[in-house]
Amino acid sequence: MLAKSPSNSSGRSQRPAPSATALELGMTRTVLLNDTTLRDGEQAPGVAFSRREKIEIAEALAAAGVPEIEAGTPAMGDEEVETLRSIASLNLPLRVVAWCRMSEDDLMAAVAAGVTAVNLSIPSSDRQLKGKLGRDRDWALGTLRRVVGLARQLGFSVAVGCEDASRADQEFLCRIAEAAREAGAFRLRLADTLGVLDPFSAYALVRRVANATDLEIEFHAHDDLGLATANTLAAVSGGARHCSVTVTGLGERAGNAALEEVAIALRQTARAETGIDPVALRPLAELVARASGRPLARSKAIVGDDVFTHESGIHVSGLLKDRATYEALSPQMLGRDHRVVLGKHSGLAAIAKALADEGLAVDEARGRAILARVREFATRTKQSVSPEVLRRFYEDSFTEEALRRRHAAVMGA
Ligand SMILES: CC(=O)SCCNC(=O)CCNC(=O)[C@H](O)C(C)(C)COP(=O)(O)OP(=O)(O)OC[C@H]1O[C@@H](n2cnc3c(N)ncnc32)[C@H](O)[C@@H]1OP(=O)(O)O
Ligand SMILES: O=C(O)CCC(=O)C(=O)O
Repeated sequence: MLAKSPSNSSGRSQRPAPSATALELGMTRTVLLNDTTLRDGEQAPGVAFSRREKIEIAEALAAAGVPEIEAGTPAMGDEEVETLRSIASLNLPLRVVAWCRMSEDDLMAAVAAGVTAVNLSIPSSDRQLKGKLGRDRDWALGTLRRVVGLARQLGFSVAVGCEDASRADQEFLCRIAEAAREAGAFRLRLADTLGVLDPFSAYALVRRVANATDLEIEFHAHDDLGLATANTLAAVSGGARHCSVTVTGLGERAGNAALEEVAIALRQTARAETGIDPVALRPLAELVARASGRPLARSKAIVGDDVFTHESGIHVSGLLKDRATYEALSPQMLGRDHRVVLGKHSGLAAIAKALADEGLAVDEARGRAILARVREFATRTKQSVSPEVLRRFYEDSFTEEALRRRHAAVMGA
């Protein structure tokens, strides 16, 4: 393992390797989100934002309190460079980063894009170095020193991205960190490019590298195993101070860690603050859903239509007595409200409450008769029961009862 350097490029003095992270000590700290919806998000198959859409998303991210965005890939050509330039010229209260391969050509395209910060990406696993570039570790370190050095001379703030870090030799990652720090980078990104980590291995990877360098660590997750958010939280516990995220998790293949999930989960469970305005999250998700042509799933955590909607009778009965029985996340904090719907899983308490909301009262027998109709309707139509339909069931219940009584009288006569 490499010894820690006496100071980093910003002149911070050496700190001893921590035996426990701040989170493990129960301290609240700030974690900075780097939103890459406009770069990795747009790499989702079939997604292509127009310049106007990119600008709108950048503005909405700034308004939500996101401190940094990775806004595009200058190497893609003139249109992308112009779009980056437009975003940079808005002077939004966030850092605009351009994503580049670790190459002089990509760097020059970033100069044309008018940004002040770049993420320079280098494959860090032997598999990728050899398999896609036909190169080795010495080439990677030499190229990194040269290109990061040039970027610093050009006045860029430089983050170094370790592509495929999750499959890389961790000793080599520490050497990359050291080379990046010496060349003047301010941050090292550990990318789980193929989404192969789980929270335990994500924690161990970040912890290992964070303990070997004074560079700030960013974690970039992919959701191939459905673990992107969990891995990001684990990475924060392991010492990552920056999280790479996208709105709704939009991104290459199965996507990335969702900004809204990471921001709220950090706040709810990991005692870290991101400065993101929770109320802005749903409008942001709706904006990205429209621009990407990918409608929001109703059950999408934090921002989906149904995440504060309750149907099950046992839950509704509990909620009516004490909200905290079935509500841990405050809908109000997110500018939302909770909702009860009637369906196949409703119970009597929900029926009585829904009728009371309509100014109607029933005894238990009538309530149960209405509940039977609610269940039959929900099963047949696969829809919740609206107040109008409920009122009809209520009115029918009198007619049905009268018919039943007459039938019973006739049969008894
Ligand atoms: C894990 C990630 O998300 S990485 C980011 C992925 N993002 C993108 O691919 C952005 C969209 N891409 C593009 O528009 C195009 O691929 C471009 C403009 C970047 C490159 O286009 P082309 O020049 O036509 O190259 P092409 O796409 O065929 O191949 C990619 C090239 O990048 C090279 N490359 C890949 N990673 C790196 C790296 N970190 N450093 C240097 N070169 C790299 C590949 O080896 C390949 O070059 P080769 O053909 O000489 O082997
Ligand atoms: O900046 C990097 O190297 C990360 C690139 C990326 O999107 C990934 O590896 O998944």
